[in-house]
Amino acid sequence: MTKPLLTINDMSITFTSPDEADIEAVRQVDLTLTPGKTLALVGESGCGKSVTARAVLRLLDKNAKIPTGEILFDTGSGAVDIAKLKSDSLAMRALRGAEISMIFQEPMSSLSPVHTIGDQVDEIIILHDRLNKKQARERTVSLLDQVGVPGARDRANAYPFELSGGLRQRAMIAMALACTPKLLIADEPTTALDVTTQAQILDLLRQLQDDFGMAMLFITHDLGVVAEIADDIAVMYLGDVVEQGDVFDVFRAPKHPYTQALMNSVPRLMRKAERQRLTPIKGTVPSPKDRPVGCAFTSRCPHAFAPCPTVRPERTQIGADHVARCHLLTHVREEAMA
Ligand SMILES: Nc1ncnc2c1ncn2[C@@H]1O[C@H](COP(=O)(O)OP(=O)(O)OP(=O)(O)O)[C@@H](O)[C@H]1O
Repeated sequence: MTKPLLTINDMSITFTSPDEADIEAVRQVDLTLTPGKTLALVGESGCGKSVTARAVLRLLDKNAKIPTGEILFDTGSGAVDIAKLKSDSLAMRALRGAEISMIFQEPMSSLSPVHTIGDQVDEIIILHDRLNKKQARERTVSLLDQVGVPGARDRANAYPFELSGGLRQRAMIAMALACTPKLLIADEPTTALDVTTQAQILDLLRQLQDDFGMAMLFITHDLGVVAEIADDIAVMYLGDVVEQGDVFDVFRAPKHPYTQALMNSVPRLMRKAERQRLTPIKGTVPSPKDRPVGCAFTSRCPHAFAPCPTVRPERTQIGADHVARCHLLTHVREEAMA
């Protein structure tokens, strides 16, 4: 079995506020990512996807704490527990950018508007590889070319505002890959793009993953994108990972009512002839302040029964590479055993 690159064990994330009780935005999450593979984090808005990803880079807001758990990252010469590193420590800064980088939905949040894209990529290469400006520019041009920026040598002199959304996204990907990270975190990188550009960027990421062998933690609320890009999926609801496993296994036989509801709320081309009816998930995600002690999905679950609001379901193994937290799984098992 391949050694994991990233292992998150029992990680919780809380936010403090001066006049309210702490908010537990992420609750005892376990995730594993192996080199060369893509793990998609999915779920509705506010379920904790971005906060989980930002914890890996220690880019959480100042009022955030990681009170329990570990985030083990394999540096090649041993594992480092990122949860124990200070955000501005030398060790964390060495990991950020060099071993782990991130791309965002909105490239302007990581590209400087007052520097050309070439200068911005050069700067990372110079810092990381100690090349001179001329050598760095050669690498920048080849990187921009590799991520599909046409006329890369000339375009390197462009400012971000002079590029289309798709080209800005490609420039940001070039920046993120400038020091060949082992882990790329992608936070909804295609959500703001039209479908054709979205498909091109997904293709590009897959191809770069083959070329560079990096692992990807891919955040999206789009199950179509998951099917395109991911090997594994973790479904989050209100800070809990309710189901996770191999994408094929989870898509073929989703076990958690939330995963089932997510899948029933997206159109499928195959069902068109049957005049499919989409079933939106009733209600909205409650605030983490109102999360029940038991299963997070209780208030919206069509199958909720006695233990759900008060007892947190255990992680139940369904297949070799498929787990879910739902009382229905253990309930059925107990009945079957009786
Ligand atoms: N600085 C903060 N202070 C208090 N609560 C916060 C803070 N940052 C995030 N949260 C809360 O943490 C929870 C998880 O947010 P997060 O951004 O991770 O959700 P998400 O699943 O990525 O949603 P989206 O798809 O909309 O980006 C939300 O309830 C959010 O309000």
